[in-house]
Amino acid sequence: MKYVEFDQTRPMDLVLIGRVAIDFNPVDYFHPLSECTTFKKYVGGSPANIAVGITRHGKKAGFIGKVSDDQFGEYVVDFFNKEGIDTSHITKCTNGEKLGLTFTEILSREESSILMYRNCIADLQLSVDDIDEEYIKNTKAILVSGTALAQSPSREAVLKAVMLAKKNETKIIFDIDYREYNWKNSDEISIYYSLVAREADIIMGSREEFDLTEKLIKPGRTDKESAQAWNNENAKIVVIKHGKKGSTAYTNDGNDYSIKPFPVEALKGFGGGDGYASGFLYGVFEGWDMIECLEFGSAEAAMMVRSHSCSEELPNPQEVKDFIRETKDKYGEMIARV
Ligand SMILES: Nc1ncnc2c1ncn2[C@@H]1O[C@H](COP(=O)(O)OP(=O)(O)OP(=O)(O)O)[C@@H](O)[C@H]1O
Ligand SMILES: O=C(O)C[C@@H](O)[C@H](O)C(=O)CO
Repeated sequence: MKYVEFDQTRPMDLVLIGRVAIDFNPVDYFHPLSECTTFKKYVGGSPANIAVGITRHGKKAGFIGKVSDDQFGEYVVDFFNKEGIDTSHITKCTNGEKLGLTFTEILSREESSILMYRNCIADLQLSVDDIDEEYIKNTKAILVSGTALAQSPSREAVLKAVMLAKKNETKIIFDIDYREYNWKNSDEISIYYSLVAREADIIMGSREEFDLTEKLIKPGRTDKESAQAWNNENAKIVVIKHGKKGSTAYTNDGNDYSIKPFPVEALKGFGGGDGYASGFLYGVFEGWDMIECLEFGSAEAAMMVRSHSCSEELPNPQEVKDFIRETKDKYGEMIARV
């Protein structure tokens, strides 16, 4: 069953727009950040991680973004190139802006946090001149990370991409991806999130992220009410995530499908969302039934919360299938399905 009809003649599957940054994850984890002395460097930033994930699933991805004109900028572009992600639309900042640095804190298996260095930030320098209509015309879908809407000029760049996607019948995936430290006030969040959500074919976010989106429209909606409202706009699929409690996909035929997290011994609390998006969207591109897409997303999310990185350990489809098989053999066939 196909929920989204992609134009199969287009060479690119997914173009992601937003931040690529660098994660420094503690090697001596289970200590407060102030006590950690050793960190491992990875490419990070939610849309960058999803670009890696989707490429490892054999899909052709490209990235529209801004990086710093320095060794770290080169590092992320080299990493993308090695992964097979098209970097032709990643440009360097010209005024000394720097890539975001993310120091993560893994206090325990249950408690993690993220400390971002994002002053004079490269990714939000993306401008309307970086958005090329031909590039958007040649991809089946774009994925907009909500963080890219936080400030100008990136905000206008994203809105231009969304307008051109509409014009060229390129599908729009909106990953709300709320990162508090980028925003000045909650009205702006609701204004810009809802603008993109209205146009999107697929919306993915947590309950909190939908609440932020709907603040100026109708606060206090239930999941079902939110899904119905966005399904009545353009969304074919609305995914609402509840962290460790699981997630539900609402399709525009009025059905809903729920999945529980796969049981794993988590190492950290972040990174699951990007694994989830990679696995879930792979299933959607393949035209799978919704419950299969959710199962793949949930499995990949579980694999990522037990991993040290949010990018380097993203699995390929066979590894996800093996993980699902092994987990079902251990816990029973219906382990994750509600
Ligand atoms: N402890 C866990 N064990 C197994 N799966 C988990 C666990 N925590 C989260 N997940 C999975 O990861 C998915 C995404 O988690 P969450 O809702 O926290 O997303 P997010 O905030 O987008 O994540 P991220 O930090 O990557 O941005 C969940 O829906 C669930 O399937
Ligand atoms: O960029 C972030 O918001 C956090 C990163 O540490 C991480 O790569 C991530 O994006 C998890 O979703």
